[in-house]
Amino acid sequence: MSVEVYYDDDADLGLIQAKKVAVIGYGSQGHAHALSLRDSGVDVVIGLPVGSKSRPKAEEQGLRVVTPAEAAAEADVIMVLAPDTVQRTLYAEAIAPNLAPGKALFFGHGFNIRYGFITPPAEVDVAMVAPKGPGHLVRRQYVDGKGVPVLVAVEQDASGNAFALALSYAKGIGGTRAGAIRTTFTEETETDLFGEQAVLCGGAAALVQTGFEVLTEAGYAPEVAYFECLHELKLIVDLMYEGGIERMRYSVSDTAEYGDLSRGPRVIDGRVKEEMRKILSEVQSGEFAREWIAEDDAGRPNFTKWRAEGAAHPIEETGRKLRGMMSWVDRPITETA
Ligand SMILES: NC(=O)C1=CN([C@@H]2O[C@H](COP(=O)(O)OP(=O)(O)OC[C@H]3O[C@@H](n4cnc5c(N)ncnc54)[C@H](OP(=O)(O)O)[C@@H]3O)[C@@H](O)[C@H]2O)C=CC1
Ligand SMILES: CC[C@](O)(C(C)=O)C(=O)O
Ligand SMILES: [Mg+2]
Ligand SMILES: [Mg+2]
Repeated sequence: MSVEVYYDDDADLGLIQAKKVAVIGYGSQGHAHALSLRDSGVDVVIGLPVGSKSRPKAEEQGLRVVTPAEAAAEADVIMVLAPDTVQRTLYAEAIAPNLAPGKALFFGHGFNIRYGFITPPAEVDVAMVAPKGPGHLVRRQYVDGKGVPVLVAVEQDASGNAFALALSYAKGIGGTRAGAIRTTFTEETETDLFGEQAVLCGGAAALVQTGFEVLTEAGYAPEVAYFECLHELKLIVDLMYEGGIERMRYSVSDTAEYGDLSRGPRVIDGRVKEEMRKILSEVQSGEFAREWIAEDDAGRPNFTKWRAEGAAHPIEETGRKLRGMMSWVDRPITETA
């Protein structure tokens, strides 16, 4: 099935420049969208609760900050970039009372619409501009004159112009420099959750930790295991990013390539693929979404425990020491003004 991909020439920046945009939340995605929209000539206001720790950052970077309700009231386009778990309450308390015909409600991820935690009124546009990358890199790429690809979707087109407006927003954050794919809230939500669980975050982190454990438990130096299983992974993935798996295989030795071809499928075998299918079905059925919302409502007991266990894994201490000797690697995450 072919998709439509849109680039800068397909998008009219003037559409979003003619609107006032409220960015609700100023975290990983919020700061990136807000600063890049501002740099693209868009009138932006930030919505954050009184006492939010993000307020000083946004203000220091020259942005006007009001409460989420005030931002929603004054804006034409309301982009919801608070955590997925708070969005339903935020929507009910601060956004819904301030929606009116002609306004547009935007999301950076389809979770709350896809699983029915938010149901906007029919008279507003509902669209999504979802970058396919971490917010800090969305901003870094924009500043460097590049861009992170985005998925754009329209759930409700009350104005008849929702897609063009969303594409214009995507241009404002650099997304159409790399390519904007038109999709649906369902496709974005399900592929995004699957990708982060099975491959990008869950799969990759577990692969790295397990490789490190196997080497160190066999008596090899943790520093050697760290370079082998984590540090070099970035360099290998860089080659895949630049030219596909094919280019990575071109650059590595024939010995590595033979090991890759003959042993890789033993690591990621039929059982792993079956588990990935199960993970996908939990995403599709809404089981994962219900579990995550219940976990958050209960105060995140498992999340907190697992996060602490991950932070205490020996690979982290080894990595901190080694990265300390490579100033170009240990680049702090900053909200690039
Ligand atoms: N992280 C990423 O790169 C990506 C995220 N997304 C999506 O973007 C959205 C935002 O995620 P992310 O950027 O990771 O979020 P973060 O956790 O990085 O930031 C959340 C922001 O929302 C603020 N906030 C918390 N509660 C409220 C509230 N009640 N009202 C208004 N603001 C609030 C936080 O303030 P405080 O500092 O006070 O906590 C913080 O500024 C999600 O839908 C996510 O799925 C999509 C693509 C990638
Ligand atoms: C891969 C994780 C992500 O989906 C992202 C950065 O795209 C997220 O939700 O943060
Ligand atoms: Mg994602
Ligand atoms: Mg995600």
